[in-house]
This record gives sequence, structure tokens and C-alpha cells, in this order.
Amino acid sequence: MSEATSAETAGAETASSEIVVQTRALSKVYRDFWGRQKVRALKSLDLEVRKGEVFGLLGPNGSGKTTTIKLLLGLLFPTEGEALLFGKDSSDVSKNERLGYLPEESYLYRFLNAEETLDFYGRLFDMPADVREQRIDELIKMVGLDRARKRQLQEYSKGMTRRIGLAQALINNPELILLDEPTSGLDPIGTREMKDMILRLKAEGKTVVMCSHLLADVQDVCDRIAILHQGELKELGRVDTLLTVADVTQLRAKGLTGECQQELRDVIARHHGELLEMNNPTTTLEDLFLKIVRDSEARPGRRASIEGADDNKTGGVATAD
Ligand SMILES: Nc1ncnc2c1ncn2[C@@H]1O[C@H](COP(=O)(O)OP(=O)(O)OP(=O)(O)O)[C@@H](O)[C@H]1O
Repeated sequence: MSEATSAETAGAETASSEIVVQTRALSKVYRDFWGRQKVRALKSLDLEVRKGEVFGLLGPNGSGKTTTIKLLLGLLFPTEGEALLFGKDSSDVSKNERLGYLPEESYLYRFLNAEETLDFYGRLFDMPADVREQRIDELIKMVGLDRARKRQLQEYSKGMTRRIGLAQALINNPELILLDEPTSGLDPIGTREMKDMILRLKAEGKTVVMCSHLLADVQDVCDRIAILHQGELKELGRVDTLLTVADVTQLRAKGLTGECQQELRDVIARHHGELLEMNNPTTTLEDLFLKIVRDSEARPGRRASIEGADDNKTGGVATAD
């Protein structure tokens, strides 16, 4: 297929895909007790999120992310503009059945266990007992709390609390899930698992809108992002497009001899390119940490390996202009 044709097809797909979230000139001013303007938290935000997307709202502290999520949920009223979910105004309560929400801090009943917590929320959605029982079992397994299902939430660690919070957000099998800082307070393993769960929700066709200031997490799971700063939209687009450095070519190869690497240098010079880098790649700290923990679980009691072990020396990276 030619580039033009594939671009047209992509365009047609986009046009026909269902818009789940839409904001039009959405603005929020917080006022004090006397109605005087205190903070302009959000300024004329225009966004569209399509069905099946993982969409990230990014920005430093105080940039308006949580305000946007609360406006979408209908927990706050806009000062100007509107927020539409499934084509209806966010103040329309009928949308709640199709919606799941993980707040930054989950306030759950400390004396209930995981099963009782989910049963309580299942009842709020009028789910029949048999459906509830099956859904609770599925969710507890999905969020990895099977062994702690009978423990009271007051005994849960931060990571476990985040997991039960996510299970609670998913109890009604929602089409749209809003996640406020889903990886906050999680260790690297919990973070990886939370990201995998988000990707699993996407694979099931759900739409996810998440906000975070942890850039690596957003980069790993989001299809598109919006960057907010002081309540204003500063950037909007596909993560891969925004991060592509158009004028640099990167090449990864395995098993090249020194001679061959020299030939590559010569070719680049002959074509008036500039060799920026040719070296062995490094793994990420996340990958390294997860590998060490998995190895330790597989072989308990084994001592740490000595610095400089060779297992990551797999190839070379050449980056050229
Ligand atoms: N209830 C409130 N009353 C007054 N000002 C508020 C209120 N809630 C938020 N704000 C202000 O609105 C602005 C945006 O806050 P918001 O919580 O939406 O930011 P955020 O991007 O989610 O920040 P963080 O990353 O710290 O959670 C901030 O200046 C904040 O102080």
C-alpha cells in the first residue's frame, strides 16, 4: 500500500472511530467563599479521546490534570465550556454506569476485606449476586490480590491499596476508565504490573484516560498525550510522533566485527553524515531491577553477581545524522 493510501485509510479510520470524551473550551476558575476569583485552573481546553485509546494528561504539579478529571466525572462544574462523555454532558448521571474512576487516594472502608469491598460497590451498581460473585473473583485475580482477598484493607500495603482501588474502579465493567496517578506510591514491580493492567484494559477495547507526572509511565502505555501547563494545553499528539527525532537515524545490530563497524563509519562519512554514537546499548533501570527480582524469586538465596557481568552485552547501537 502506498504511503498516501495508508494515510487516507488512517484518516478514514479516525473519522469513523467513536469519540468517547470531548471537551470544548473547557475552563475552570476556583473561587473563594465570597465568589472572588482564586485560581484559573483550566483555560479553554479542547480535547477528543477515541474509543480504545489510552490517553495521558501530563503536566507539572498544579497544571490542572485533576481538575480536568473531576470535570469529566461531573464532580466539578465548568466555569465555561463543556465536557461530553459518550456524547452526553458530564453532569448527566446515566454515564456513571459506563465509567470507572481510580482517584489519586482511594478512600475505602478499612474494616472490610477485598471481597466485601467489591461486593459493596457491586451492590451500588445493582449487579445480581451471581454476576457480582464472578466479577469479584475475576477482578481479585486480575489485580493480583488472590492471597489477600480475606484480609481487612487496613492491613494492606500502599501497592495493595492501589490494586483494590483499581478493582473497585472496574467492578461495573466500565467502557471508560479515568485513572488519577495510577502508579503513585507503587514500587517498580507494582508499577510494571499496573502498566500491564492498563495495557490489558486497552486490549479488551476499553478507553483509558490517565493523568500522571511520571513521564516514563506515560510513555510506556499512552497512545496520545496532552501536556498541560498552568491550566493551558501546550502540546497534543501521538506519543511516538512527538518523541520521534526526525533527522536522526538509529541502527541496532548484533555481532558486528570491528572491521564492519569501521566500514559503517566510512559509509556515513562518504555520505556526509555525522556519526553521533556507536556503542553498546544500556538496558533501563526498570528492566534491570525487574530481572534481578525475578532471578531472586527463581533462585532464592543466591548472592548478588559481581559488577560487570556480561549478560547485557548483546549488540551495538549506531546513531547518525
Ligand atoms: N478546590 C480548590 N480550590 C482552589 N484552588 C484549587 C482547588 N483545587 C485545585 N486548585 C488549584 O487549581 C490548580 C490546578 O490544580 P490541580 O489539582 O488540577 O492540578 P494537578 O495538575 O492535578 O496537580 P498535581 O500534579 O499536584 O496533582 C492549582 O493551582 C491548585 O492549587
